[in-house]
Amino acid sequence: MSNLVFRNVRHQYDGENSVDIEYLEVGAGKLVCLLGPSGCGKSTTLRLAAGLESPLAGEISIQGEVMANDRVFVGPEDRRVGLMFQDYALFPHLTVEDNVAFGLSHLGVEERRARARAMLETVGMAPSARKYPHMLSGGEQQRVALARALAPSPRIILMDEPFSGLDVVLRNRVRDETLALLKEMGTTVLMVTHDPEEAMRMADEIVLMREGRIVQQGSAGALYNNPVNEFVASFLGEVNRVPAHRNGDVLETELGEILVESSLKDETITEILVRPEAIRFLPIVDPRAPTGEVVLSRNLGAYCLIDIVFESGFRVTARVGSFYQPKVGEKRSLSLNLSGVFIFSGPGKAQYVDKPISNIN
Ligand SMILES: Nc1ncnc2c1ncn2[C@@H]1O[C@H](COP(=O)(O)OP(=O)(O)OP(=O)(O)O)[C@@H](O)[C@H]1O
Repeated sequence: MSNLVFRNVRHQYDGENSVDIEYLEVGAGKLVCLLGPSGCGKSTTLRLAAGLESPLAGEISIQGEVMANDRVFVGPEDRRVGLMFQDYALFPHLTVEDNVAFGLSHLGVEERRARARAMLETVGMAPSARKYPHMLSGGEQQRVALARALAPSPRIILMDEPFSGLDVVLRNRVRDETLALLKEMGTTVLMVTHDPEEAMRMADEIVLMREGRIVQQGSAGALYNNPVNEFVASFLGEVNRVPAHRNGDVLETELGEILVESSLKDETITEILVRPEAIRFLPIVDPRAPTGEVVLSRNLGAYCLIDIVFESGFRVTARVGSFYQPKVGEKRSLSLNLSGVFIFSGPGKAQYVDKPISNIN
């Protein structure tokens, strides 16, 4: 069952489209991340779902009930959605327990207290029920904010960059704990982030936006390994841009010749995109394979980033396991793992055509 659905939703600020979404669906119990560069319309989409903005056109529904269209508008307080926004700080003058009980005014005093206690228990903050927010760490405050959002049993939780105020170490831990809790409770979540790694870590599905529109929607693997265009490929992870020259069915590049599907024949291709981890080092220097010199070698613990320069001066970055680290000055021959090679063609290279079908070297 779908918890949240947008159909042909359009929204404008000052006569400019800020959101223009044909179809967006958040399935029950799913965590969907809205991802994209600054100003692409992520927060506005979330605010539309919350009822903090109203659409110019289209329809928004939650669990099959219309929340907004050209005739209906249900206000935020009646949508039964939980909000957890970056600036949605806890009330400083209320205790932790009273913060969590705040949204439960429909319940009697005892019931409110019991529900707030139960939620604090769930997020592991019951021992701090009598404390005030300033007495808690950032991570603890975040857990209380989560308890507050979950307490009224919302139909969906809407989160806007909920972890951005936390330092890196804390962020990873709080993020993992939050994810485990949301999954355990089967909560439906729509979350905004500008950080692809965060989206990939957390989301069942990622919705990548640009200029108010959805560019691609799918699992982290689908977006990373099968991007529909160059924007998606480079937003989700690093890519090397490698110039290519078309010669019949063969693309000639510094990283070797790649045989492409003959359906690509009429397309103009001037470059290919190569993920750093798609570049492999051969065990020996092979004069038949593309060979360059290692000019930079950085060990980042889990992996190494290696820069290789070819005779022509062309430079690429490879990412390899850190167990074996090539040294600066070494000559190395390379091959490509074609799953990490993308070819786009057409106007502005916007059209994803196909993966290359073989690597001649
Ligand atoms: N209150 C506002 N008044 C006028 N224009 C606005 C307002 N809020 C957002 N916009 C514009 O709407 C577009 C979408 O903004 P939105 O905040 O939804 O993007 P975002 O992807 O969440 O960006 P960020 O990651 O920077 O928060 C942008 O062009 C922005 O300038």
